Amino acid sequence: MSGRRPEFLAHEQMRALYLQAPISNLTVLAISALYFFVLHSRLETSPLLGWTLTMWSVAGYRLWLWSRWKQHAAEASPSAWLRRYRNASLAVGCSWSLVLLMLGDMEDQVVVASLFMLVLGVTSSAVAILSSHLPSFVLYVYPQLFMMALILMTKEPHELRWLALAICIYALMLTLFARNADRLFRDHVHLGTWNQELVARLNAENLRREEVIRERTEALTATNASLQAEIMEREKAETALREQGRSLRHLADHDPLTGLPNRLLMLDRLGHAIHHAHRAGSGVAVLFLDLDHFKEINDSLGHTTGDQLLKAVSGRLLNSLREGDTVARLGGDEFVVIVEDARSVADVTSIAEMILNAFNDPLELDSGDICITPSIGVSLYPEDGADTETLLRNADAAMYRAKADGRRAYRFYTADMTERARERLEIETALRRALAEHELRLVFQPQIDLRSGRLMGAEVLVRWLHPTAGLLLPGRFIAVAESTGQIEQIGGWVLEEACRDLKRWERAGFGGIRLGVNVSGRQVLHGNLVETVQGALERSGCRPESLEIEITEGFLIRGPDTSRSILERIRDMGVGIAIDDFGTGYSSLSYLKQFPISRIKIDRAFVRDISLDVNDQAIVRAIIALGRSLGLKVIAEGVETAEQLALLTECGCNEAQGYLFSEPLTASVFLDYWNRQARPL
Ligand SMILES: Nc1nc2c(ncn2[C@@H]2O[C@@H]3COP(=O)(O)O[C@H]4[C@@H](O)[C@H](n5cnc6c(=O)[nH]c(N)nc65)O[C@@H]4COP(=O)(O)O[C@H]3[C@H]2O)c(=O)[nH]1
Repeated sequence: MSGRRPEFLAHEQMRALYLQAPISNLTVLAISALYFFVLHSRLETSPLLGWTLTMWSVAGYRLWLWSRWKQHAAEASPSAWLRRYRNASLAVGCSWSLVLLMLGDMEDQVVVASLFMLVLGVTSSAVAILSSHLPSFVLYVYPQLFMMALILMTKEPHELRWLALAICIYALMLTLFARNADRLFRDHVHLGTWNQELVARLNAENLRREEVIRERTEALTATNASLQAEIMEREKAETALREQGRSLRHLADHDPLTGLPNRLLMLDRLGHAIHHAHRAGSGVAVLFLDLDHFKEINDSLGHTTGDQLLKAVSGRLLNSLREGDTVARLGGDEFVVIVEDARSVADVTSIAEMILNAFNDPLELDSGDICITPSIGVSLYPEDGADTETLLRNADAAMYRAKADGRRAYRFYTADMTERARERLEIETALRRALAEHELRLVFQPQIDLRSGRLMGAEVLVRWLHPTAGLLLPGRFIAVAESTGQIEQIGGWVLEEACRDLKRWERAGFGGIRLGVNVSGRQVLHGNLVETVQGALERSGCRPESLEIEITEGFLIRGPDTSRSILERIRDMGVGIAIDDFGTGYSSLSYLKQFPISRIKIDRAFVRDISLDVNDQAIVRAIIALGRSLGLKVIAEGVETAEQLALLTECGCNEAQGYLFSEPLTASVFLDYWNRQARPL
C-alpha cells in the first residue's frame, strides 16, 4: 500500500478538485455574467463581451472537464486529470486578471473597488476550492493578485503602492493558508491511506488468522480423525485380544475336537460340585466312560473316522443328559460325566442306563454306520471318595470292572476294585521289565485229529513267571498289555520263540506239526504283523505251513478292511489263519467268506455244555456244517470229557484241544507228550 501512496494522493487531489468543479465554475459563470451586467454601461461593449465569453468558455471547459471526469475518470491517470484542471484553472485565473486590466481606466472608483474586492473574494475562495492541488491554486490565484498588485503599483495616488504590498502580503497569506490546507489535506489523505492500510493489514491479519485457524482446525480435525481411527483400531485390537483371550481360555479348558470341557475344566467343575454337595448335604456322581474297542475302530477305519466317531459320541452323550450335567472328554476315548445333586443310586442307575441306551442305534458317520458301546464306571460322593482324584480313580476302576464283565455295561465302584486297579498298575509296570528279564514263557496245548487221534499241532500260550507272584496266566496280563500297546512286543516275542522251538524240534526229529500262535487285533493293525511273521519264519527257517495265527472273531468283525489285506498277505506267505472263539461274536457268515481263513475254532463255551444244552449242540453242529461247506477245518477247544469228544466226533469236527488230551505243556513236557503220541487214543 505504501508504494501506492503518491498515486493515491493524486487520486484524492483529483477527486477534491473535480468534486468542487460544478459549484466553482457555475459561480464563475454567474459572477462573470453579473460583471457584464454591471460593467456594460461603463465600459466598451466589445472587449467586455470578449472577456465575458472568454470567462464562460474557460469555465464551460472546466465544467466539460468535470462531466468527462464524472463519466470517464478511468480513461486517464489522476495526474493527467490534475494537469488538465490546472491548465484550465490558469486560464480562468488569467481571465479574471484581464477584467482587472479593463477596470484600470474606470472612473467610478466605488465600482472598481467593489469589483476588486469581489476578485479578492474569488481568490480567497480558491483556498477552499483549490488548496488540495497547490499548482492549480497558484496558477489560478497568482495571475489575479499580481495583476491587481501591478495595477495598484502603476496607479496614483502614491499610497496605492502600499495596497499593492498588501495584496502581495495577502497573496502570501493565501498561499500559506493554501499550503496549510494542502498539508491538512495530505495528512487527511495519508491518514485515510494509513487507515486503509491498517484496515487492509487487519483484514490480511484476520484472513491470515482465519487461514491459520482453518489450517489448525483442519489439522485438528485430521488429528481427531486419526485419533478416532487409532481409538477404533485399539478398540478392535482389544476386542480381538479379548476374543483371542476367550478362545485361548476356551482352548485351554476345552477339548478342541469335541468342544467338550477337558480334564482341567472337568476337575474344576467336579471340585465345585463336591464343594456344593458338601454344603448342601447332597451327592455327586462321577461316571467314567470308555468306548469299547475304540482303538481297533480308530486303527482300522483311520483317524478321520475316529475323530468323527468321537464327535458323534459326544453329541449322543450331550443329548442323553440334562443340561446341568457336565460331559467332559479326558482324551482318547475316555469321557467323564458329572451328575450334580445325585440323590439316589436309583437316579444314577437310570442315568447310566440312559447313556447305554443312547448307543443302541449305530452312529452315522461319513464312512457309514458304526456301532459302538461304552463301558461305564460310577463312583459317588461322599461314599466312594471325598476329593476329585479319589472319585475319578474309583470311577475308572469301576469302568475296568464293567469292561472285564463283558463291556457295554455300567458298574458301581466297590472297595475291592481299588485293589484290582492297583494290581493292574503293578502289572503294567512289571510287564515293561518282564521281556527284558526273560520272565515270559511259552506253553503248548496239543491239538488232536479226531479221526486218527494223532497230534496235529499245538496252540502256543504265553505264561509269565512273575518274580514274586509266581506263574501268571494270560488272563492277568494280556488285557493290560493290549491296552498299553505292550502286546505288540510280547506278541512278536511269542512268534519268534514259537518258530524257534518248532525249528529246534524239527532238527531233533520232531517234525510235521503245526503251531497256532494267538495274535491280538492290535498286533494286526499296528505291529507290522506281516513283517514280524516273515522275520520270525526267516530267522528260524520254519516252513510257513507249520505256522497258524489265531485271531479272535470279535476283532475280525470290528476291523474288516485293513485287517483283511494284512491277513491276505499272511495267507499268501503260506501261513494258516484260524478264527478263535468262534460263535461268541456276531458269527456273521459274510466275513467267513471275506477273510482268508483256514480254520474255525469253536469256543469252549459251546463245547462245555454240548452234551447238556441242545442249543449249544445245535450251534456246534451248525458251525461244523458251515466250516465244511466253506471248505474250512473246524477245531473245538476246551474239550474236557469223553462225552464232549464223542459228540464232536459224531458231528464231524476235525480236531480238538482241551484238558481231556492235555493241559498246556512246557516245551520239554510237550516233547514227551509228542513222543507218547505214537499210541493212538
Ligand atoms: N476251562 C478250560 N480251559 C482250557 C481247556 N483247554 C485249554 N484251556 C484254556 O483255554 C485257553 C485257550 O486259549 P484261547 O482261547 O486262545 O485264549 C487265550 C488267548 O486268547 C490269550 N492268550 C494266551 N496266550 C496268548 C498270546 O501269546 N498272545 C495273545 N495275544 N493272547 C494269548 O489268553 C487266553 C487265555 O489263555 P490261557 O489262560 O492259556 O487259557 C487257554 C487254555 O489254557 C479246557 O479243557 N478247559
